Amino acid sequence: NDGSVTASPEDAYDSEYLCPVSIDGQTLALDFDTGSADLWVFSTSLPSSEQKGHTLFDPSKSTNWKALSGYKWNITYGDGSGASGTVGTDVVTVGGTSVSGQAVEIATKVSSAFVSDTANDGLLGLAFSSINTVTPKAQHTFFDTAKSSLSSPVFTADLKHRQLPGTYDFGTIDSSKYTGTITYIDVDTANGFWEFTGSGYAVGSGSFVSSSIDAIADTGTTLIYVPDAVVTAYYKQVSGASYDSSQGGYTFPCSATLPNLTLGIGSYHAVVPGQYINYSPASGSKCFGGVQSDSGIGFSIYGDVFLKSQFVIFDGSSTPRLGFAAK
Ligand SMILES: CCCC[C@H](NC(=O)[C@H](Cc1ccccc1)NC(=O)N1CCOCC1)C(=O)N[C@@H](CC1CCCCC1)C(O)(O)C(F)(F)C(=O)NC
Repeated sequence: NDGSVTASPEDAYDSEYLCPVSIDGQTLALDFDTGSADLWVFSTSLPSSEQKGHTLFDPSKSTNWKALSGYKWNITYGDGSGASGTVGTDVVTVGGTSVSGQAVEIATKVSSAFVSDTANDGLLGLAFSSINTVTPKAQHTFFDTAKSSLSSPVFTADLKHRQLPGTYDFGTIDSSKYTGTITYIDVDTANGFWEFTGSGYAVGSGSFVSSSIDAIADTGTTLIYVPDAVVTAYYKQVSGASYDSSQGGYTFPCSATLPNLTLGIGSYHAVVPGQYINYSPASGSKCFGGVQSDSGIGFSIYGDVFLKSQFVIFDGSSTPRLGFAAK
């Protein structure tokens, strides 16, 4: 029951990656998110003003739909967006991986950011089921439901830079997708995230600075959010870079040459190419950085700007771990 699905960038800046998911034959474009554990979809139960532009799941058209009466969900994300609604189960298919009895959370309310993000029809959470928000009983993620039917209890992310489709694979590690060896690191699941301790950083050709960085591998976050020491060291090497409070982060002249950022994973040095760190135009001739401060978050987030430079294995075996390889 292994599967593979394309992950297509939603816009020119790879702000998020969307994947086709079929729920009893109804196909929606969902954001696969290793930072949360709810599978929720835009639905016909939303007010019509909030439905516009989205593909909607209609449970009344599904023969395998089973409502879970009295079950509810309500989620708020780090960027302040959120959604809530009711719950049922159905057959969910991702590439070749099909599961029955998967909890599907129907949105009856979504925040304005979701309404305006018309390419996004919902999220497929791939964090640990311990942080699923359904009450009175938390539900399993798609990966947890599928795990026992996969050749091995893993999924991999091979996201691409700028306008190229990548893939998520379930059940197999495709050795044609990476070079060299895979470095594995243990994961702490206490907070429900794919959380690990990074071993340090280097900017450009500078020397490697050993430091423990508590970070999560998060496909649902666009940028890299790291401690101020890293951010300061990085932008010190970018002429004209400065923190712009009106933009809410570091910006620099779009013509600037950006150094690579190396992030340590155990003994492995993961290199993020400098050009990946020019996220998007900000205002005038300034561009917005793909590396920003993690202050206020509580941990660092190695989001898409980092993940798309690597081949990443999310190993859900009894001792969960993360694997990284160059590609
Ligand atoms: C700084 C703290 C993290 C912020 C992070 N959001 C993001 O990274 C959003 C994602 C997005 C892209 C396109 C359109 C709309 C939203 N991007 C974002 O804030 N920016 C602003 C900075 O420039 C880059 C784009 C987040 O909340 N990620 C969620 C999942 C997203 C929620 C909003 C919709 C898209 C998915 C998460 O699940 O990964 C989480 F772990 F952060 C979380 O909140 N878990 C509970």
